[in-house]
Amino acid sequence: GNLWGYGEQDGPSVWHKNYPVAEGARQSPIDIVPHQASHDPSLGPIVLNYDKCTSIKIANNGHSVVVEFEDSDDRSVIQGGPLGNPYRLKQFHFHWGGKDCHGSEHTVAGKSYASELHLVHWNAVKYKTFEEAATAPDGLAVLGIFLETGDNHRWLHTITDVLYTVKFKGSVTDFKGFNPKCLLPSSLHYWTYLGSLTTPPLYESVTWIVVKDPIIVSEKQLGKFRMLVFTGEEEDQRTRMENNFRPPQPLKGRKVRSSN
Ligand SMILES: COc1ccc2c(ccc[n+]2C(=O)c2ccc(S(N)(=O)=O)cc2)c1
Ligand SMILES: [Zn+2]
Repeated sequence: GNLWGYGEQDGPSVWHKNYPVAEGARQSPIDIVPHQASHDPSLGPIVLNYDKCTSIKIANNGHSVVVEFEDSDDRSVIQGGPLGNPYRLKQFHFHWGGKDCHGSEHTVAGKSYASELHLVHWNAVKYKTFEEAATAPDGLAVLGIFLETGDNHRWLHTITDVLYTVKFKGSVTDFKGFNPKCLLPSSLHYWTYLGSLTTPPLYESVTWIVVKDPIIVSEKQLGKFRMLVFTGEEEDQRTRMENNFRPPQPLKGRKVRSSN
């Protein structure tokens, strides 16, 4: 059985039982209130060097759909903004709802988006492995991108077209040559704050960089994420993968900074 999930019995409201840090001082996601964020002119632009990125595979891990990257060198990194050094791209994944009105993890003045894309990077300058970085306060940097429904996204089909191959928990498919730069909005203005993984083990190791502008995807494209299931092929229970998001957590005095 799984340790945690998004259901009544194993969802975010009971995660603290097995993961007490769930009630910690720097948990994510949060509700971002733009007018309470402090504009910090010293915050430079986010710089993404993804041109040499090497995607390897796409997988259903029973919580989301994840695209993993080769991270044995600095071929694809994020730097600048609040980051003191380059962080290596490790994977990206999504969170989404059952209906358009909600599905994102971060909210903006109480507004939820239909989905949220997380590009996960780790500090390979200071730490030897992702697992080690994931437990360090400056170990990870996650770039969050909101998805809003509207017109078709011209590149998202590259992902939605293969989702049927990873319908069940534990399924993996080769997924080479995908550059996630095509999933970013034109403007990378952002909010940034110190937080955590939004799923167990909920480590407080993430510098969050949440991009202000959403990308637009069609309801049809988003609907394809909902054909995934949380359960394995061998299980008789088929639970549709949706609403795999944690609600906003207390700010506990943290400051949110805005790039501009
Ligand atoms: C034992 O150490 C770990 C470390 C990290 C683990 C993990 C299990 C699941 C996901 N992760 C993750 O890497 C992970 C979890 C959540 C996120 S999130 N949604 O971007 O905050 C990103 C990455 C276990
Ligand atoms: Zn995530």
